[in-house]
Amino acid sequence: MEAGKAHRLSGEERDQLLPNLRAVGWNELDGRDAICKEFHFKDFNRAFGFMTRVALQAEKLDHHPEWFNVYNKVHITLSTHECGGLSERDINLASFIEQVAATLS
Ligand SMILES: C[C@H](O)[C@H](O)[C@H]1CNC2=NC(N)=NC(=O)C2=N1
Repeated sequence: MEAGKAHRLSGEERDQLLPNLRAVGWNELDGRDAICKEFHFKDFNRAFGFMTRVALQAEKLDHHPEWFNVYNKVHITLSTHECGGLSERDINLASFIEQVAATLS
């Protein structure tokens, strides 16, 4: 995890960082400063393998996803409780999640 406290992304930082994530299917929530995406896998094994890899990295970063799994689908929401909204930690975790998904879907 980066040193120091998380800060909510500024407008400028959002303009710079969010388009890449939007392009691969992440969306901003209505009424809450957070991003979300639903991942689809071939079966439960792959979905749970994905979750395991993300969970280990989340623990390492001390930054955890809110997520919901049914069979082969995993719905993920990312936000930073510490600052009450989106921070760079969410962008970094989303990028990691994309890398893992690319190897499993
Ligand atoms: C005490 C602990 O470091 C904090 O509660 C961490 C844990 N995981 C976290 N995860 C997320 N998504 N946001 C946080 O602010 C956060 N804070």
